[in-house]
Amino acid sequence: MCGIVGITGFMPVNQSIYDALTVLQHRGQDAAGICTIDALNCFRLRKANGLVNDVFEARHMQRLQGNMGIGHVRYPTAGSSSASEAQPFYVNSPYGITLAHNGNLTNAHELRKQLFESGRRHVNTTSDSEILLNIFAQELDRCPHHPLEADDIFSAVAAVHQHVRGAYACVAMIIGHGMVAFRDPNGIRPLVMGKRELAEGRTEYMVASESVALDTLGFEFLRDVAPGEAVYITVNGQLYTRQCAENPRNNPCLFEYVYFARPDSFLDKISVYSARVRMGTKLGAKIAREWEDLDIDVVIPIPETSTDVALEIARILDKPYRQGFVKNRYVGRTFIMPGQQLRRNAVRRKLNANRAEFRDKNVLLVDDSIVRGTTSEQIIEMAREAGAKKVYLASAAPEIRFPNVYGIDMPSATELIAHGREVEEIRQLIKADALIFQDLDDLIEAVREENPDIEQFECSVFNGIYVTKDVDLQYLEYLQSLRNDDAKALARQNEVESLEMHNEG
Ligand SMILES: O=P(O)(O)OC[C@H]1O[C@H](OP(=O)(O)OP(=O)(O)O)[C@H](O)[C@@H]1O
Ligand SMILES: NC(=O)CC[C@H](N)C(=O)O
Ligand SMILES: [Mg+2]
Repeated sequence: MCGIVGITGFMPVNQSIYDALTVLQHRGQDAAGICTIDALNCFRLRKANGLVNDVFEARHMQRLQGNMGIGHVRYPTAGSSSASEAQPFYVNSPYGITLAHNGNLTNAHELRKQLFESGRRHVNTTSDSEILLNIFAQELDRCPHHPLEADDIFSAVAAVHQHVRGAYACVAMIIGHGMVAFRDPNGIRPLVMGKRELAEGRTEYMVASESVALDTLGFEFLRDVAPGEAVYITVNGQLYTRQCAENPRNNPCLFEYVYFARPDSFLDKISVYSARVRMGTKLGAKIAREWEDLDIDVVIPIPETSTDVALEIARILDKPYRQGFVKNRYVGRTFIMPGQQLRRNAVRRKLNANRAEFRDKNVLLVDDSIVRGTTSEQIIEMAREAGAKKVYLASAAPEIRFPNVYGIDMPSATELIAHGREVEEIRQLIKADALIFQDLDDLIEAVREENPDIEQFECSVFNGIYVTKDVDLQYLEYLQSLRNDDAKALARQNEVESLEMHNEG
């Protein structure tokens, strides 16, 4: 999913960006990077594979000097997982630009060809984000005068919107100018902005994937960056904003609310936590209505994301809520790990059963979603081993049947347990005594309640409708061949031989 952050300030930003990345870590665990602009107008960059904590040592932090910077945590959804594809990316012309991107482009292949043939630009990695950066650079390069005005920068973003398809929430820096952030015309991936007032009327600005990063750093939440909008903050701290898309539409990704975002974030005016509680209200009502014969003794969440949903289901059903599983705090999110073997092994390292909560009981386990079924299959087995009589499972999201092409690594329909299967078949596969999924309309209503202006969510994984309208069967087949688990494993084996052109430091 990736997390991005950018800060323009009047004090060194290295520590603030590091801190912001640590609270966005749940969005990407594979790589991290920070780029700042120092007093000599040079970029200072550190990026590598690993968690934020591992990537930045004291010596790197000392080198990341300057009052303006951007950062990224990566969950690869395009290209390879090589360190050379960690972000931010850099191009030296015009002026010198760095960019960090959350999302996924659906026409990266055509753009790469066009960049090479018409723009005479070579992109040395397989990353779609580096392509996006080069498109932006190419458009800025068309401006005939120096220095660039805010109008020129907004025209370049408008042109990016014309050429690029897919999902992109981005933050970039241009040497000698300032910081630019923009969001795709469908607003698929989130982006928020905030400010911090200093003495003498000076204002520092921050953009981030989630509002929780603003809270942590003491920035006041200003608003969401609108779909298609660009924000430009000059090196002197002057803020400009403009709508750069011709037909912007607000189609945020529904799965952000189900799983990706932190509950304490507000995205597109919706509290993620409250949305999850409402998911519990709807799902609890469905269980009470349609499964009245289920003899449930206790409701147990599958930590961590489903806890808010499960607590509300327990309240609606008037059953005890118990922490039947203990989560190892040192194991991260399993779904965003690369490779099925890694994900499988991680579930048992991450969760262990509290036997007292299972012995001789009929338990209703609650998860936020069932994607590949890796978690549910093993958790149900663990519940039985711990002595449960009957094990029921409820999912706050409906069946996930279609690939995602916008920044969630579900490229291959055949890897999804619900693809081409009815609920009964899925139940048998994961060996549950009953399996209940949320209805899509209920999920949409639960999330939309706080912002009825959202007409349509990006919910292709549930209904196969892709809001960018450029995704057909041929594209999905191409994506599957490129990014299925086996193809990625093979690519990882060959990665050691790839030339890494980044600042390893
Ligand atoms: O069906 P699967 O392919 O297993 O994917 C779904 C599971 O993965 C996620 O948990 P994860 O461990 O990533 O994170 P969490 O601790 O935030 O719940 C999600 O919350 C589900 O539990
Ligand atoms: N999940 C994301 O936002 C990933 C960004 C970009 N597509 C990459 O793979 O690096
Ligand atoms: Mg989970």
